Amino acid sequence: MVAQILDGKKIAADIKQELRSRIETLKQHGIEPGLGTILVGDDPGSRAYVAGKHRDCQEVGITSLRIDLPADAPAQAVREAILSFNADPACTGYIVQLPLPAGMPSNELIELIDPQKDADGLHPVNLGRLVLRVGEPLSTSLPCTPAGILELLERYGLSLEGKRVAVLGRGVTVGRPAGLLLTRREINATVTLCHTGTPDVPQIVRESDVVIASVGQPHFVKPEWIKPGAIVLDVGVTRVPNPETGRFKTIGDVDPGVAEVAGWVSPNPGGVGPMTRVMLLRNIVETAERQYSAS
Ligand SMILES: Nc1nc2c(c(=O)[nH]1)N[C@@H](CN(C=O)c1ccc(C(=O)N[C@@H](CCC(=O)O)C(=O)O)cc1)CN2
Repeated sequence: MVAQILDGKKIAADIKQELRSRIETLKQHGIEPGLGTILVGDDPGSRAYVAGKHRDCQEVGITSLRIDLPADAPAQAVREAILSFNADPACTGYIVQLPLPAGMPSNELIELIDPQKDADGLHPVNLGRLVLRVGEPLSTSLPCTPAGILELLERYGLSLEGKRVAVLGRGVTVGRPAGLLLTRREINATVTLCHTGTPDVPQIVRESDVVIASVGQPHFVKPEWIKPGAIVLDVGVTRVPNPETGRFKTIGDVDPGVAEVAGWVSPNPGGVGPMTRVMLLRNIVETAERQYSAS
């Protein structure tokens, strides 16, 4: 079997096209959606992701605002950046790029974000609603990567109803919120959230219809772990220098041999990454639409 491709790049382009008309409608009503980003430090991956977010905004007609701080900035400078976006009406939603440099009080800083402007859905109020409103509609931003995975599967007509899902990795942007989102009543998956303390991950993967790999270890998921026909989403990224080009190349969490066994795979790059980016745009449009309907 050779797996079919979940083409995140193509689906993200379709969604961008749909968002353009919603953005146009907002502008006709005098609402300018605006994304803010706060980047602390020089991590090349984070810099590239933030640059991509601003390019995406430009492509679809969203204003973007950016605060970049040096790696040695004190936590107080980050607090002030957050408070300035909370107060700025031009910023309808924003993100603090993660991870923050070691030693930063990340959780305390995320809690300072105005929950209504939390474009990542990571503020405790928004994560709390995801926990509490398991069977009710949600009108808050959803974390971009898990939301992107769901959207990608939906657009390929793949339902998670009754499916066993192994989520590998308990990070705050992917693994933990993926468990919350996929077990919502409207999705109805059964999720096993695996982490460094989980015994026999290969066996859990063998029993799973869907695998979401977000561990950040190159080619961690092996072909012999995969149930034939399973859906495999490769989220993790390791950046390694490419001596031939002098640039970085990215290696995903999923061994290329998995495509010989799985039914569907998301490439990396070109799968979940572009979906993460486009879900941020959707969150910004939706926060602006909510602000418009409340006005
Ligand atoms: N505040 C947040 N920080 C981080 C998040 C997040 O959702 N919110 N997620 C990740 C990084 N991330 C977005 O910020 C992200 C990761 C990957 C991509 C992407 O498009 N990747 C490309 C490949 C790019 C490359 O080659 O380097 C792809 O998969 O095709 C976009 C965004 C951690 N931090």
